[in-house]
Amino acid sequence: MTTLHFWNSKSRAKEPFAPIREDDVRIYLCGPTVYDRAHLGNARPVVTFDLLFRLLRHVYGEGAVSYARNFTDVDDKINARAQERAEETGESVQEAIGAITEETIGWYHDDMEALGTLRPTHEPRATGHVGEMIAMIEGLIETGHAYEAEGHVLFSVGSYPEYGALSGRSVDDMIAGARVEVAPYKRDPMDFVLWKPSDESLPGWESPWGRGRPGWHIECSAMSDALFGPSFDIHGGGTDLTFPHHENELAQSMCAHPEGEFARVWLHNEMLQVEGRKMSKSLGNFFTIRDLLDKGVPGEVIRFVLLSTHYRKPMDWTETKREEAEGTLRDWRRLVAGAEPGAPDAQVLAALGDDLNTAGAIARLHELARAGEAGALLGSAQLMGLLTDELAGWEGAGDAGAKIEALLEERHAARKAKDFARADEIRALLTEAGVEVMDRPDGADWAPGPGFDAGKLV
Ligand SMILES: Nc1ncnc2c1ncn2[C@@H]1O[C@H](COP(=O)(O)OP(=O)(O)OP(=O)(O)O)[C@@H](O)[C@H]1O
Ligand SMILES: [Zn+2]
Repeated sequence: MTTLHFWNSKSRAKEPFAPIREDDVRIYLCGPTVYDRAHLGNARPVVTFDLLFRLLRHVYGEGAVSYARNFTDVDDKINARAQERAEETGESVQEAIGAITEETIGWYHDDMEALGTLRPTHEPRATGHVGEMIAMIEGLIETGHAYEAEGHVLFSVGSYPEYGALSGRSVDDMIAGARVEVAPYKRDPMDFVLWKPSDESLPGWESPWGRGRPGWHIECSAMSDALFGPSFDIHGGGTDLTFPHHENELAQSMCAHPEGEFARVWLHNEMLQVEGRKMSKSLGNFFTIRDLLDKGVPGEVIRFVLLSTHYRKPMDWTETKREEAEGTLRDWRRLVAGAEPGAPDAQVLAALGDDLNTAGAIARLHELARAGEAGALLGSAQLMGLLTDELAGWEGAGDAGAKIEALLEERHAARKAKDFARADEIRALLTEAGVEVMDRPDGADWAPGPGFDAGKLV
């Protein structure tokens, strides 16, 4: 069996991986807050976890791995967006929330599928688990880890001495480094909200503390508990979530279930950057996955670029990386055409098992390609979600474009030379292949029409 090692951000060491149960390996990734298109940075944890999911399925068996990735569909950012939309459309805020979250979840699925990621086993929505959140909060109050104040319920950070261990910060650092919200109802500025009151215009659920809604952190604690119980194998997200989100999840879950371990391994991906800063919605320095796809960058190329850098290193997106990835994938797809996927190569597996060393795995794929080992290349690349049938089809498009351009030039030259028979022949060939030709005085433009079939151009 392939041995696996992962860098555990909790112990700050690379550790051998041994699941709690080999027949039920459980991994949880914090998913998106659904009010906007996902940007390229948001794709990084998804692609990283998709690779982890595929690797674990390969090692432990397809049915032995459960992957949960939530949708945060109750959040103040969603409410703010819905209030704007409701003013424009005349819908109620509730209706606007429903429309925004449904639409965004649909976009998210489409975009992540375009990157060749598998659907997780579970995609819990926060609004589907509010009962469990309320129950967990009630338990925390009973055991003295939380308190009610002015319709809010707060987690008492002082009640959990290990607080800060995950992110490796002292409480003083945390107060200095984070935007800790000071509020009159907090006993300690570090205490964070588990539950907050909702007025009639906002989404709310009846609770022992009045009508209200959950804070963000309790959502993941309650959802992972509902699906996986108090101990599971791997918890992931970007490094930007380590503090406070994951620190808070850990504190709540450990206090609610002192008998459990919550997540044994914490896996954090580094940031996709733009000019040295995290790409983020709040900073406004982002482009969406959809922007890239619409510009004609194939999903497989985006996936390849993301996998080319190890997940624990910062990276940026560059045009050079895109070009190189496209060239490589084009060459590889040509090489593997008609080949049957072989067993994944041992060195590729060893690299992936070494804390998801994707850069090393890709270097080995290049060696296999140079050696002409089509079956091993195909089987190994497919383990990484590359060269799959689902992501195929784009690589002919560039070739077809060049071919069409060449035919149109030949037709232009034939017309100038008054060889109308050849010009008509070319025109007929293009029509047969579903290419729409728009003549211009100095040549012609073209576009793929309905029934376009590049295969008919030969
Ligand atoms: N630039 C980035 N690089 C890698 N991962 C990122 C990046 N930005 C966000 N993520 C990850 O994407 C997931 C969803 O994050 P989130 O919805 O908070 O996005 P965001 O752009 O950071 O939003 P905001 O700026 O509004 O907080 C999280 O796992 C987060 O760690
Ligand atoms: Zn979370």
